[in-house]
Amino acid sequence: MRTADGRHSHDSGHGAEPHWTIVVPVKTLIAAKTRLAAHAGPHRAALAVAIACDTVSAALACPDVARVIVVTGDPVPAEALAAIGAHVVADPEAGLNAALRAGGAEAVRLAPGGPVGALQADLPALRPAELSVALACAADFDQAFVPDAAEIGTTFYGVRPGVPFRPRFGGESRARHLGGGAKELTPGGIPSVRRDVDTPSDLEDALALGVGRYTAEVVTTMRGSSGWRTPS
Ligand SMILES: Nc1nc2c(ncn2[C@@H]2O[C@H](COP(=O)(O)OP(=O)(O)OP(=O)(O)O)[C@@H](O)[C@H]2O)c(=O)[nH]1
Ligand SMILES: C=C(OP(=O)(O)O)C(=O)O
Repeated sequence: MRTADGRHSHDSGHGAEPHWTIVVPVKTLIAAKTRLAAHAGPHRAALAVAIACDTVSAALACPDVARVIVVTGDPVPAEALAAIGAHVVADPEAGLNAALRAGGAEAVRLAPGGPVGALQADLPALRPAELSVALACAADFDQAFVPDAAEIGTTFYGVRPGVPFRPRFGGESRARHLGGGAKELTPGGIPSVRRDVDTPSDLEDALALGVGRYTAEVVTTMRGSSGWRTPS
């Protein structure tokens, strides 16, 4: 059970209170998921919101997560994500890492003694149990990250309580997180944590893993529209 601000109101079932605060950045829809524009056509914005909803919903269902803070400057995803239990804060509109740092500052205000993680909003196949595995691994290091499926970017970056939160997302962020001293986490069995969706072929891979209900619904609508193409 959760309280109105998205916190668990009882123990996680693992014998301890859930303790991670997860920060999820969500871009303004007009600029979101541009690499899916030709594929999604008029459904691009709905798809971006749906993918973020599945990501946040799975993170909130993870027993190790106490709360999810969404950072966005767009009222549409803000409303949809607040409705499923996220705590939404305003985007300072100074880029992705500035947005994440704003969320990280809110996390420290809400839970000063807890670990903080940044999770990309484009993980529609995310499984709560797989996120648990990544969080358990991350807890062993001051700073840690999970590379994306392509091993170029990053899907998760997290810090232990008291360690400065220094996300270095954007483009080839795997190398930047390594350069910043974060431990790379690649345990087996977490494909859903690594499966970010940027391109039509990423979306097919996520569908093969099994996406959440929000993305599934939009994809069904897309497939019913003319113009749907399965990527080669
Ligand atoms: N709040 C916030 N989130 C951002 C910003 N830039 C990127 N993001 C988020 O960061 C993640 C990675 O973003 P990108 O890959 O740059 O953008 P995208 O919308 O997923 O895809 P493309 O438009 O195809 O690049 C997604 O979760 C975005 O919503 C920003 O300036 N503010
Ligand atoms: C922002 C990133 O990735 P992408 O643009 O692939 O979503 C990243 O991996 O840091």
